[in-house]
Amino acid sequence: MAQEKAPPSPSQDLTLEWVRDALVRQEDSIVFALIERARFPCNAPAYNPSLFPQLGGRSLVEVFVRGAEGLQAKCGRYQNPEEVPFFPDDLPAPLITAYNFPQVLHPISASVAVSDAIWYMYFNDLLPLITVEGEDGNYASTAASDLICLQALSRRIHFGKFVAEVKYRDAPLDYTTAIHAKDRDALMKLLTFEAVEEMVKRRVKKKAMVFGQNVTLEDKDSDAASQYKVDPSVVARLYEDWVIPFTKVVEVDYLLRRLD
Ligand SMILES: C=C(O[C@@H]1C=C(C(=O)O)C=C[C@H]1O)C(=O)O
Repeated sequence: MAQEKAPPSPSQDLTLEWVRDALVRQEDSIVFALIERARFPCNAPAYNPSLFPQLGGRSLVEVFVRGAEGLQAKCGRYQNPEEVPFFPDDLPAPLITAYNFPQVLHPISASVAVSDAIWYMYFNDLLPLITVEGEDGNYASTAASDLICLQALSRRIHFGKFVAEVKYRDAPLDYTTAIHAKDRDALMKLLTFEAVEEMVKRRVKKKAMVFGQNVTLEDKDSDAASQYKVDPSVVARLYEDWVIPFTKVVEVDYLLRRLD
């Protein structure tokens, strides 16, 4: 039986191709996560920090994400440099010995994060575009779906650190000049591949069409089958307006400190 082969380890094989393959694979996770979240209506009470006084001024979703991150930190999630928590302060120490993850990034990578911008964008810009108004009381399931979306988006965007590292290694002289000059615009220009970005946007739109179609046993396309679970143009916009720009900010922030 054909199976996906195990991904190469980045320490042996940190190439632009490896990084791009990883980003393509992560698109699947993001599209599936959005489809799952879109099953529920907006469920605004889960996001209101003053609705449940027993939560001490935090929204239900914030309590959920903080609690989940605490548990996952104990189980070692954040020992992997690909994982960045939304609430890094006060996370408990891992209960297990660290797996020997390849350390391919510069140590300053730990200080590069755009989690606040992802959090804000997800709740204020994206959710209204993928959910219908209203509530059905499934606040915990909704928060669990939000967590999966947020983690998938965060992993993809912070993968910009690996993108930046590989691009730096491919052309250290060009990058070194711009880094010493602290020239954000020059770095942005060096790392941008517009043709790749166009392909990414077209591919995620297509994935939203393929993964999010209603599957029926009828031969002919019914109306139901032509409706998508998440609007493919919203997924393309998510990448165009937020995912790709945030990834590039991570790349620039990482590069600016790459020679510290
Ligand atoms: C990720 C890359 O770097 C940049 C960011 C991209 C993205 O976030 O998808 C795409 C192309 C580049 O402009 C890449 O070159 O593959």
